[in-house]
Amino acid sequence: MQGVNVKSEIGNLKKVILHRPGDELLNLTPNTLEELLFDDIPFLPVAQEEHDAFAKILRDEGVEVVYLEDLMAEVLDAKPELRKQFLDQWIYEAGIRTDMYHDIITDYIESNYPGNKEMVMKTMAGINLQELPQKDTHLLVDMVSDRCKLVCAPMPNLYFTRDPFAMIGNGVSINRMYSQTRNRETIYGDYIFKNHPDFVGTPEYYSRNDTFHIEGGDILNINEHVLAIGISQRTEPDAIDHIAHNIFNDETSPIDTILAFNIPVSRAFMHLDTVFTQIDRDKFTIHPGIMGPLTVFEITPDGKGGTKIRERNEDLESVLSEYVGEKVTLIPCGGGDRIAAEREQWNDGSNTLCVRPGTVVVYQRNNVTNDVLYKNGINCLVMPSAELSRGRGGPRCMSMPAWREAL
Ligand SMILES: NC(=[NH2+])NCCC[C@H](N)C(=O)O
Repeated sequence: MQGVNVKSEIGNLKKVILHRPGDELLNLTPNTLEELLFDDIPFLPVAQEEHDAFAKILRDEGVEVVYLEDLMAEVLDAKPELRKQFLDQWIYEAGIRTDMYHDIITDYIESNYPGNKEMVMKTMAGINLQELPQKDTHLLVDMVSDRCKLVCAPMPNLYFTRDPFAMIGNGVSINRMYSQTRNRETIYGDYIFKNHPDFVGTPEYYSRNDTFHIEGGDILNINEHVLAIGISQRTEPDAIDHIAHNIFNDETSPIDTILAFNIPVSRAFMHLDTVFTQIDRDKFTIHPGIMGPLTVFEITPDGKGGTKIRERNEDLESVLSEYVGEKVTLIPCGGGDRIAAEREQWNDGSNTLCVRPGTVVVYQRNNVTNDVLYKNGINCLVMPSAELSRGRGGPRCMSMPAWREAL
C-alpha cells in the first residue's frame, strides 16, 4: 500500500508503522531517566513480548504492520550513497563535533555493523565509550572519564512512533520535538518520507528544521475537514499557526478547520492523546481531570491567505458534536472515580488505538476504564502492558497509522 491516507481516528485501519523496542532500552540508567523521559527501566525481553502481542493483535485485525527500522534500512538498501550521509548526520546530531571522534565512531560502526538494518538498530541503541577502541586516542577524557559514559545517547522513546512524525490526511508533519532526546528520532522519518518508494512525494506540512515544537501525540484527525491539535507541553501555539498556514495553502487538502485544544502543561498530560482519544463514531474517552481547564480555539482560513481564530466557550461535548456531525458522548477514564481516573490515566487508560469504529486496543492494566468501555458497547482488544507502560505511552502512542479506509 503506497502513500498516506488518514482522514479519521477510527476508519478501518489498514497499515501502521511501529518500532519494536530494542537495545536502546538497555542504555537507560537511573540517572538518565529524567532526561530520556522514562519513569522506570522496562525489562527488555518482556517489553518485546508485549510489543509482539500488540503487533499480533493488529495483524489479526487485518492491519499491515511495518517497522520503522525496516523502512529506514530499505531506504539505505535502495540508495547506498545515503548511508554515509545518514551516519554523518546522526553522529553530528548526537553532539559529536570533533573530527577525531567522528572518525572513531564511523570506523567502529562500519567495521561492526556492515548491514544497513543492524547499523540502523545500532544508531537507535546508542554507543558507550567502553565499546570504542581505546588505542587510538590516549586523550585525557579517556583516562579520567567514566567508562560507561554514553558517547552517542540512545533513543528509548522510538517505540512511541506516534510522535516524531504524524499523518494528516494524505500528508505528513515531520516534527520538531520538544526535548533534545527526541529530536534525533525525526531523522528516520525525514529519510523515509524523502526517499522510500512507499512514501516519497507525500506533502509535508511541517519540517524538522522549523523553529517551534510540535509532536504527533497532539495531532488528531477528526474527519476529512477537521483536525484537532493540542497546545501542550510538547506543542507550541506558534507551531500550530505555522502548520495551519501550510495545510490551508495546500490545494489538495480538504482540511478547512483546525481545533486547538489548550490542555494543562504537565508530565502526566504531555500530549492531547494522553487525555483524549476517539473510540467510535460518536464516542471519545477522556480524562476527567482536563474538563475544567480546557479551552478550544477554532482556526479557519480567512480567505486572504491568512487565518482567523475564534474561541469556543461551549462545553466540550457540544463543540465536538458540532464538528463530528452527531451527538458525542465522552466516556471518562476510571469511570468517574477520581483516584482510578488518575491512576489509569498515568498508565494511558485514555490512550487507545482505534482499529475500526467501536474496536480499540487497550492496556490490560487499566481494568476500571476498560470495564466502562465494555459497558458502553466498545470492543476492547486487550494487550499486556506491565513493561511497555513504564515509558508513559499507550497503544495510540505506540503506533502511527499510514492508511485508514474512508468511513
Ligand atoms: N503520544 C504520546 N502520548 N506519546 C507518549 C510519549 C512518551 C515518552 N516517554 C515521552 O515522554 O515523550
